[in-house]
Amino acid sequence: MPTNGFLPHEWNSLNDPIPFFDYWRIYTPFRKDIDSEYFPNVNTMRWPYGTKEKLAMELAFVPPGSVSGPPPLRRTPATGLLERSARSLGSRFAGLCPVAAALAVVVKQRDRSAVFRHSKQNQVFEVRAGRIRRKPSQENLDDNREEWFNFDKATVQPIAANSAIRRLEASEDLSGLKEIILGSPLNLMLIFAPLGLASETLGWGEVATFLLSFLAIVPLAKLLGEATEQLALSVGQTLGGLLNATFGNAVEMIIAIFALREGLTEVVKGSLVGSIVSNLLLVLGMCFFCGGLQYNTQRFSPTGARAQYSLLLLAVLALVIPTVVLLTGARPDSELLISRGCAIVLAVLYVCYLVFQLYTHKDQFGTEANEEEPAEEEQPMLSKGASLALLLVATVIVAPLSEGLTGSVEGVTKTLQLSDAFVGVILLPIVGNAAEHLTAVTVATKDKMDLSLGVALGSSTQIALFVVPFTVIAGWFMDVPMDLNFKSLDVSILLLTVLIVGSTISDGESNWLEGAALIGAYLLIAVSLWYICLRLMQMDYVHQFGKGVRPKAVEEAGILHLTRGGPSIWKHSGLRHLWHGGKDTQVREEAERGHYRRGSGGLPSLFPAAILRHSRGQVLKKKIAGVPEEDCMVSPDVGGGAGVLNGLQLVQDGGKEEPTKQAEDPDLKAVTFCQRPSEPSWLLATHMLTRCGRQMLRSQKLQKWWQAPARHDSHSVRPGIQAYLPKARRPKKPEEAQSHLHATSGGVSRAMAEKKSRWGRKEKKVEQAPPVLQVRHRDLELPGAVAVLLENYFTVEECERYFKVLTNDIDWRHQQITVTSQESGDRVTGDEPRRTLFMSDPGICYEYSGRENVGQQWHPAVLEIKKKAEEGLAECGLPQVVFNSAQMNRYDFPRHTLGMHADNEPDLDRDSPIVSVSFGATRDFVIQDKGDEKLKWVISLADGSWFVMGGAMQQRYLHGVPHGGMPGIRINLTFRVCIPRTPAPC
Ligand SMILES: O=C(O)CCC(=O)C(=O)O
Ligand SMILES: [Fe+2]
Repeated sequence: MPTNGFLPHEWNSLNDPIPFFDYWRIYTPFRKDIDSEYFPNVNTMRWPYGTKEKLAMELAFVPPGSVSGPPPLRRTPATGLLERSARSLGSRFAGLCPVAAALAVVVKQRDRSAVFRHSKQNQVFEVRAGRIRRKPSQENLDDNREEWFNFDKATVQPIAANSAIRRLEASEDLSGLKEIILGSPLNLMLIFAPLGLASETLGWGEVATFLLSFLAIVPLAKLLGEATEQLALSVGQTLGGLLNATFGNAVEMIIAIFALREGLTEVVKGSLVGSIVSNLLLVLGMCFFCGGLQYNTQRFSPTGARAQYSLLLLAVLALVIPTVVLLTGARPDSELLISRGCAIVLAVLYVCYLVFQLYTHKDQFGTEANEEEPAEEEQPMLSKGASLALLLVATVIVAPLSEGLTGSVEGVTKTLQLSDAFVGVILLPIVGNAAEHLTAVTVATKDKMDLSLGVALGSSTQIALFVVPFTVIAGWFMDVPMDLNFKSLDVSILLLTVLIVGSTISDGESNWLEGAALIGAYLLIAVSLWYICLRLMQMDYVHQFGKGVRPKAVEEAGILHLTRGGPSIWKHSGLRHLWHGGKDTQVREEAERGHYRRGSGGLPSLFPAAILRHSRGQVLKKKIAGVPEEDCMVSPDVGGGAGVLNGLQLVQDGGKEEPTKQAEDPDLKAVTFCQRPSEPSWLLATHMLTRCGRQMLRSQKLQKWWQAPARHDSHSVRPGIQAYLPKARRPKKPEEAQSHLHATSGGVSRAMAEKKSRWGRKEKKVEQAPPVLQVRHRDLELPGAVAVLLENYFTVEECERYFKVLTNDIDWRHQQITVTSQESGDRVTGDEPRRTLFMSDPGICYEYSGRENVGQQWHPAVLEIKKKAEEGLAECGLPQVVFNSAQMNRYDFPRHTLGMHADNEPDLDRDSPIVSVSFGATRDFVIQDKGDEKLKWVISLADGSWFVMGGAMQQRYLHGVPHGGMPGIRINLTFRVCIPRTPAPC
């Protein structure tokens, strides 16, 4: 028998007037299950009321036979009207007490709650619609007095909505708010909200902004959820349910909006899939498991669960369709159209689901399966106004934090070397779902399975049916190509997940084993996908941070690999190259340059065919020139660079399109990106791994594409690539192609043809034409000097050949130099920080840095290179020169440098230019004005580049190769004209 906190005699003592309580009275037909022995005058308890309220009191009800109730009701025209209206409303109380019923109807939507103090007992009581309790004080929290008495809420009515009552409500709101905020230690994290906002405003860095916003959104998400719930409780079930369903995902939606604005569609998709799968398998599994440890078998409403389950299946179907359509080779714009169509259907279905849940079948949702125990209606802790205010305040804080969070994703992925997939699929769902996760498991351990299921399953359904179409439609409005192409692996996982969950919930019962099975399914997916990813990594991964290069893997894969973070080396292998997504212009220039690109940071997932734009841009596939759209993919977050690659337009940070500069780089064909193996926990890696699977599929597609014959142009130097150049820029004849473009031997293409595919299938041998790189002229326009750069001057084949010879066949020397110390002014002797060699015609000497260099005999390959270097002058319209010597430098590591200097030694002919050619790793080449050391130019000398320094270059400028850049060997030859010494050679 419940004691319910206080004893009946206490009720009687309440007959004394209490000022605060003047505005209320309560008629208490107590719950039948309360032993009437303890409540001898259960039907007659009356709470005191003031004079002002007497009239209202009289209008109220007193059940027949009451002992000490107010005088019987006098019929007046007014009460007659009330009675009639109550009757017409069909209130079940109308017969018993028409006025009360009518009043009940009138005040139904009012917040009927108050806190009052019993002055004599010095006790605080709380009344909330239908229930009363002695409010537990801080000291006696453990005395079980917080239990509520339930009584028919229709009989508890505020008599007058006067200011006093409102005051009471306000104090109630305050205490409710206090309870909400202090009730959970999670809310301590609210401290991060101002910090997160400050970080964004004051520019503490992207990582700080991300982390602080992340930490702040977790409790705010919970507060948003609670505010919505409170509002739902105050506005009635139907509207409340709708509100709850809609705003329950407020954080996800806000984040999605900002992520879409950033163009991070992959992040959005990732977080959607991540939310659904983790809700269905992990959260539900944990609910079943933890609940199952406390109760042998737990029950829930199977109808509601099954309805949600079928809808989930349906939603997954909608996610499958665009993927399948794309696989069938449909036009990619249809992908977007189909996605939008499906989104509308899903949204309509969601409305049906709401009608079903909140209207036609509401009894099958949210009721306890245990019929013996009457359903307890939850009471609001906050009034409608306060809930709305909380909702508003939380949203107003969440919005800028979400903006900060998504805005810093790019920087974070770069700095912390996380994948955007990890951020999208793991971190963001954690932010959005943390509170729900906790709630679902907690209520499951209290055997409230319907609620638990409602949270876990319901929120997946809501995401699939509401948030998914919401993001697509929002993307539509924002002109962001958010589609439903979730890719095969994702949708298979979703489908299987829904099937597994379906089989566990269909009987309306759960136990710990089912929970374990769901968690197991989650782990199974994680483990399997982890394996796939590892395999991909073994095959694809070119460069692990600081661990070097795997060009062979590149060849095998036939795909360019991108990695993130830190300098990387990209051995071109004549195949494809790297797009660097950095923010500085230098990088952008680099992207437009030859077949080497420096890789560092910000590189997102994979890009079949080409990389197309930067995240912030609104530029979509349609903006890409000359490339069939099905071969293009919009990169979620190529850093801030821009340019044109492979005839594709890249878009600069901020969404500005690059001008129509067309820098074909047909060598850039396909890129993939795989996460580094050290990526965090296996548990959450599931989602990340789906990405790897996705990549695998794309890679397969790319492979086919790579080997496909040319579509449009039989003269293509490289079938299947050249074809993607816009028609106007495609060479018409092979000869013409030769004059501008340098064919290479296509080492990797051959390798591709000869090898089995990386998927083990035997591929047809296709003889392929070598890759083509267009030579690009770039005049640095240095005042007084001639400084022209020809990128891709040497063909890929030449680069490979010469690089090999120069690396292996040259007798490189570690030599000493003597220079004047900048600090002491003394002459100091030390090792040159690189290996060098001087070659020349017979009898040529060249002294620099205190060392006499006697020219070694020309190597035939160096002679060949010299010839081509000389021809380069003509290509630049410069006078012909025959070089008689070459200073050769070999840089084995980024730490191998060449200090700032001018080649102005007496042995050199001042009037002849110096031509510098580079092979291997790209390094920066710094030029500095001698008169103003702040005036600097930095160019990247990539593999196969040719650079001339003439005019007053050596007189007015210094140059050098600083520390850093790509790891890997770089060889540089500077061809010069030395004045033969007379009378005697050295
Ligand atoms: O390695 C380079 O690019 C520069 C070489 C150079 O300036 C020199 O040898 O004098
Ligand atoms: Fe030099």
